[in-house]
Amino acid sequence: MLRSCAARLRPLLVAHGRPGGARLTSTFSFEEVTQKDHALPKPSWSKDLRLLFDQFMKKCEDGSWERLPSCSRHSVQRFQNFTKAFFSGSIPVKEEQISQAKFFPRSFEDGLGFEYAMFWSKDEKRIVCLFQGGLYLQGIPGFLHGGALVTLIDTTLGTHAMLAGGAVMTANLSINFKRPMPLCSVGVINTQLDKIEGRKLFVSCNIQSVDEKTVYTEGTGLFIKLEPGKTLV
Ligand SMILES: CCCCCCCC/C=C\CCCCCCCC(=O)SCCNC(=O)CCNC(=O)[C@H](O)C(C)(C)COP(=O)(O)OP(=O)(O)OC[C@H]1O[C@@H](n2cnc3c(N)ncnc32)[C@H](O)[C@@H]1OP(=O)(O)O
Repeated sequence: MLRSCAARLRPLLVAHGRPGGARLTSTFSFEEVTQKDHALPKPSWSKDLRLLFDQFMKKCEDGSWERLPSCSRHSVQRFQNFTKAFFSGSIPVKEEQISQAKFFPRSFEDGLGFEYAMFWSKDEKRIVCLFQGGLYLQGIPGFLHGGALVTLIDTTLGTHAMLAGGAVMTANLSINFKRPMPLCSVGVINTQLDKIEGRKLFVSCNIQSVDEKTVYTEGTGLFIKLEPGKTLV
């Protein structure tokens, strides 16, 4: 049976011995929620994306790399724990609505939005995200919308920051769009953690073409570790 997304993500967070990871699991107490893992090959994936995916799955065989599962929904339990830990007031969305809420990058029909799979290198402490932008992410005719690229960068850098520091939120993103990225093309995002200063995690990345000849976009992000008990609103 497919192991739940949270159950597969949990070892990652705790395995790195990061207090944040432990705090994240203790704060969020990942409940066993069996959901579809979207970071697996689908009919809508191009040959390039599948080839890259297979290459990285091979790298996972000796345990030096790990594929990160990716689901579309948070469980009600995680919603309750997250809001209880970090929000003092009530927030507009109600618990009964949470089961309909979707993680934005996973809210499109297969192949029409963000198709991506992330891999984490334990040794190099970095994420590689393989990405294919679907037809519903169009900006100028035939090319990806800049906001779609920012979403993917925020999610990829945020995942890296979360693996390094537990529950985080984005405080700042800075993006340079170097070349337009064609719709339905495949890009590879490489992240790095530049530094940690107290609760501040500084991460950066770029999005390159598969042949590494084109750098489409470069981005940096500042993520702040959330402090249980220090409410956000
Ligand atoms: C997330 C985990 C949940 C668990 C689920 C796990 C499974 C999930 C699966 C996959 C994860 C994928 C990951 C997705 C990632 C997406 C994340 C987003 O899109 S988040 C939405 C957009 N961001 C906001 O809405 C934040 C709004 N801002 C705030 O709430 C606050 O400003 C916050 C929390 C960021 C900081 O507030 P303060 O009060 O806690 O901290 P202060 O004291 O203000 O700042 C701390 C330090 O940071 C600096 N700082 C803060 N903001 C700065 C900025 N914009 N630029 C520069 N410095 C800044 C300050 O100057 C201070 O620095 P000095 O310690 O004094 O040196």
